[in-house]
Amino acid sequence: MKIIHTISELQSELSVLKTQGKKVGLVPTMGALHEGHASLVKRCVKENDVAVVSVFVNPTQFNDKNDLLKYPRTPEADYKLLEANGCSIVFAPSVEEMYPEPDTRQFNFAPLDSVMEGAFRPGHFNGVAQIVSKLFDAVKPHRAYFGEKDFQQLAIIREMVKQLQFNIEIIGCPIVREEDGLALSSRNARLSAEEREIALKISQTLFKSRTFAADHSVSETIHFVENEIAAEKGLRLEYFKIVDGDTLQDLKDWADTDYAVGCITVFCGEVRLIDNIKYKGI
Ligand SMILES: Nc1ncnc2c1ncn2[C@@H]1O[C@H](COP(=O)(O)OP(=O)(O)OP(=O)(O)O)[C@@H](O)[C@H]1O
Ligand SMILES: CC(C)(CO)[C@@H](O)C(=O)[O-]
Ligand code: BAL
Repeated sequence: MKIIHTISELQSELSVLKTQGKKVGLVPTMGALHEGHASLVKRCVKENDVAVVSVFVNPTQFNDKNDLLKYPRTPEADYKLLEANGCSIVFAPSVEEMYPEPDTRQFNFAPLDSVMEGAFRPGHFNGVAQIVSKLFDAVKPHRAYFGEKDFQQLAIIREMVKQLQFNIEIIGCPIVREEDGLALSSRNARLSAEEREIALKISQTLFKSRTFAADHSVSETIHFVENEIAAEKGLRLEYFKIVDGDTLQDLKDWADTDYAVGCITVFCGEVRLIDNIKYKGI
């Protein structure tokens, strides 16, 4: 496994492999890697000749300075996990390498980016699009892998690929959970033991809501989730929405779509956690 820090070195390495006809897959990450990331890497390794994993905490997608400062960074452990999972190239650039000058590009993904994470983290998806488009330009992969845990991000990346006409297949990968159900997240590392217990209520509520939804309306299901989360003192709900999985717009009636997804963001202490569940569709 090679660890590369500059775009020029990355491109000279990849151009040799591409002229040999090798298919290149990319997994963009912000490091502090866990089994959720590993599932993306494994799939990338299986489906491509060369698996590139980027590890870069992208400052332009953080609207909260504290969140950026406290974002976990574990490069040595990350490299071990990547090597063990068959990654060929780690791309770990500096901020200066990715942003030699400020990126002033403004994307418009409306209406996908005006709801949920887009509404609560202003500028977040613009920053994600800036870095992911730079990574796509640098690597020019045949395929790129993203987790469904960041459900809205996946929809926005697909839209970005259309708008910027990237010839890249975007592959969404299912959420990997702890045995007890908590969605794996780098931010889980910031939870105290007590908060970790409390955080479990998030996924448990989503699972229960799927049973509840079978014989209740969309709005009743939303209230069910809101009440369950409110009942847990250590949690503060930022939002819970049931949306059409393609348009991300609020769903009024289950019959209005074949693809219904519930997306939640909850603060557990100071740590902001996201999760989602599919009520209808694959
Ligand atoms: N539990 C998971 N299951 C599947 N994919 C995941 C999971 N957690 C993260 N990913 C995916 O890994 C990629 C990199 O995510 P990122 O590095 O932000 O990690 P993260 O755990 O989502 O961190 P955080 O949510 O704390 O920012 C994204 O495409 C993300 O959706
Ligand atoms: C896609 C990504 C690596 C861009 O920084 C980030 O948003 C993430 O980890 O999901
Ligand atoms: N996993 C999404 C990256 C972020 O929270 O900024």
